[in-house]
Parts: sequence; C-alpha cells; structure tokens
Amino acid sequence: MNPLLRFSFGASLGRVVLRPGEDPFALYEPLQTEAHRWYLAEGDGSAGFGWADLPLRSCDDVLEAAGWLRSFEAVVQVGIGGSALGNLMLHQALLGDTVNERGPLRFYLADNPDPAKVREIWDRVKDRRTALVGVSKSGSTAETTSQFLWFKEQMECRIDGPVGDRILLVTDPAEGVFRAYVNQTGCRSLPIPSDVGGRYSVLSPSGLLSAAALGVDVEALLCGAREMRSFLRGCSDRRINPALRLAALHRYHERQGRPMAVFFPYSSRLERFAEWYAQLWAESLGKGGQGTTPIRALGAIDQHSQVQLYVDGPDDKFATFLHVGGEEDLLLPQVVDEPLRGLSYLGGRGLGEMLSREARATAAALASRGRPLVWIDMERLDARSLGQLVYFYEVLTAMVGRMMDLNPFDQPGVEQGKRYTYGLMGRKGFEEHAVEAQEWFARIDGETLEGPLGEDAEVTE
Ligand SMILES: O=P(O)(O)OC[C@H]1O[C@](O)(CO)[C@@H](O)[C@@H]1O
Repeated sequence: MNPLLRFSFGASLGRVVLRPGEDPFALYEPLQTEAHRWYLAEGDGSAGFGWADLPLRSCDDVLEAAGWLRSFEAVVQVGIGGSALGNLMLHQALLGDTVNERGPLRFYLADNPDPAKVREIWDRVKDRRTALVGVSKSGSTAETTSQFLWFKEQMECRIDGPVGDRILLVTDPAEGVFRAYVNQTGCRSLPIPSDVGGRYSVLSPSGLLSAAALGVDVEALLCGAREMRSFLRGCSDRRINPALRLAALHRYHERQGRPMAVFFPYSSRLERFAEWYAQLWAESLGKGGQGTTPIRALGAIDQHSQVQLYVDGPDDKFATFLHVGGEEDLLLPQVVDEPLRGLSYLGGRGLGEMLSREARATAAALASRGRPLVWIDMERLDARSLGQLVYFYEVLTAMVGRMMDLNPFDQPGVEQGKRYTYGLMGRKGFEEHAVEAQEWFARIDGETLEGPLGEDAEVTE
C-alpha cells in the first residue's frame, strides 16, 4: 500500500438499505474492472488522456523558466479555472497563504475579470519589475485574454523596451491566440500538451511554473504523482485499489439518492485543494442529467457552519474526510487564572491535537447518524504527498466518469456559456449565439417584478 495516504472505508456505507447479501462493491464489480482496464489502456486512445502520463514528463523546461521568473520582483498570472485553481492550490498547500509577504518574488493571480480586483493587482505591481504570465490551454478564454490585453497595455505604457521580454505564455503547443502571439513575437512559452485538458493540467507547466518560481519542489511533487501512478496501475484488485473502491462508493451513493459529494479536509492549507477538486469533479462528471455536486468544506470551520446540515439534515451526502498528520503542534499553557478555570481541560494539550480530534469527533457524529463517509489519512503534507493526492483524485474522477458512461474530459455545458459570452462581446462568427443568448435572457428578465421593491408594496408584519 502507498506509504503517505491511507484510506479507511469502514464506516463509509452508512445507513443504506441493503437487500440480504447485497454488497455495493460486488454491484459495481464489472464496471470497476472495466474502468481499470480503460485507465491502463489510457482511455483506448480517446482524446484528453494526456494528464495520466504528466508525472513522467521532464520538468527541466519549467525549472529553467522559473529561474527566469525569479529575476523579476513580481509576477501577474492571468488564467482562470484549471489555469488558476491548481496554482493557488499548490501555493497554499506547500508555501502557505503568506508567501507574498515572505519571498522576494510576489505573485498575483488575475482570474476573475473584475475591474476592482484587476486594478488592485496593478496598483501592487506597477512600481515593481513585473513579468506577465498568461496561462490558457485553449489560448482564447475571454476572461484570460481580456486581462492579458489590459495588463500588457499597462506595462507597455510604463516600461522602456519591448514588453515581449517580460511575457511568458503557457498554452497549447499548436492552437489558439496565445500560440499565435508566441509564434509572431517569439516571446517565451511553455506547452500544455494538446491532449491535456485545463482541469487536469496542474502537473503540466500550467500548474508547475508559478509553483517552481515561488520555491515549491516540483520534482518531489511529480515524484509523488509517479508513485501514485505506479500504485494505481499496478493494483488491479478492486477491493484493494483505493481509487476503484472509492469510485464504486461514489457511484453507489449517487444511486442511493445522495447527489452531493462533500470534501472535508482538516487543514487550512488544503482549503484551495477543495476548490481545485470541485472544478475537477463538477466539470468532469456533471453531464447528461447525472453527477454529484461537490461541496467544499473545511475543518474545523464548517463544524460551526455546515455540519448541522450534514448530521441532521437530509441524508443526501457522501463525505470524504481528509486528515493530515505530521504538522507542528502548538502547546497550550496550563490554566492558572481563576476565571479561566473552566478551560483547564485544554491545558497542556496541542491545538493540532484538538483539530485532529475534532475531525474524528465530527466523523463519528456523522457515522452515529448513519451518514456515509470515507476517511483519508495523509501522513504529512508535503510536495510528495500532495503529488500523490492530486494524481489520486485525477484517476478517481476519470474512473467515476467511465463508470457513469460519460466523457470525463469534455465540458459541453461550459462551452455553451463561453459561446454566448463571445457573441455578447461581439466576437465575429458568434452573432447567432448573441441573438440566442439575448432571447434566453429576455425570458429571465421578463419575470422581473414590476417596480422597485418596497415602493408600492404594503408591508405587513
Ligand atoms: O485554460 P483555458 O483554455 O483558458 O480554459 C480555462 C477553463 O475554462 C474551461 O474550459 C471551462 O470552464 C475549463 O475547463 C478550463 O480550465
């Protein structure tokens, strides 16, 4: 078994109604076996499977470009979705939220095209020697390309010399506007391999570049991913392979009327991992009327927010607890002040010890109500173990998609919105989409209540 992650499935079935002799794992046996065969065959050559071999790719080009980025004082990365969430996830998990306060290189991610946010980033970097990194698999996403244009223009107005000397684009090797810009200007670039989709690209230069520039050991990250890859490929026993087991449980609980998949890490450093997971899960598996909704939770914060609903609300969720060990603990003092005597049970205990016990307590509370869950123990959180976890979730998601008989690598529902946006922004060739979007929106708008709320309304207590 893999050394850094341990999976416990014991309490995971919860209070489900089983017919005599029914075994949820047995129910899915043929699908599990087929999904594993499909994974080993790398999707039988179907598009989008390039992520599976990313851990085998050399990262020399990333390390070289990261060295170049470190010659700047600040980096602005424009990118969204899979071209942003992986970066934020790696930075938080391995460098902490205060990385900008510590390091000589400041990093800002311009994902949402919100003018206030963009202005704020610019105000922070405009007086520094700044590099502009554009990350986009397609090289055409409007949120990313628009911000690229804006930051490039600001930089052009402010610096001497060609702005291209400060630009690096991470994009498809052959297609898209970003690639055309690289070909035309000769600016620096790194590839996102053509058969790797955005949300599966964190182990490609898309996710690795900023992490390496800020000091993450990306070789250790890839090493962890390689370890998980060999483990999951080598273990075809569906009762031992944790990805196969968990895939069957996710399917089972969806079919049992639990359309929500809660991801509940007990570590502030994994809050963004939950966001990264949510995109991977939702975009890969929400198709054709199927799919479970990923819910981001954080221990212990959500004990004081969502847990009431998980324990006492409808039995419609399947939770994954992720417990992290090996962290530095902070010891609490013995309580001597008279008025604080009621807290003496905390004296001499650790904060980390408490967080860890709270994870157990919450999982136990759910189990006591028959709510299904799976428990993952991470021996410690470092680049290697995170590489294992990332790769595990990519394989799990892909295999669940295969068991659902859908394509886990496309996103037709998102593309519809993208086409409407292009149309509404006046992009040539998307005129019909603009008309269609306006027609649909008119129907939504048509339902607006007449008059501003409160003006004519009689308020009765
Ligand atoms: O990297 P790109 O091509 O700019 O895409 C950004 C994001 O947009 C999507 O295509 C749709 O949201 C995601 O899958 C992707 O991560």
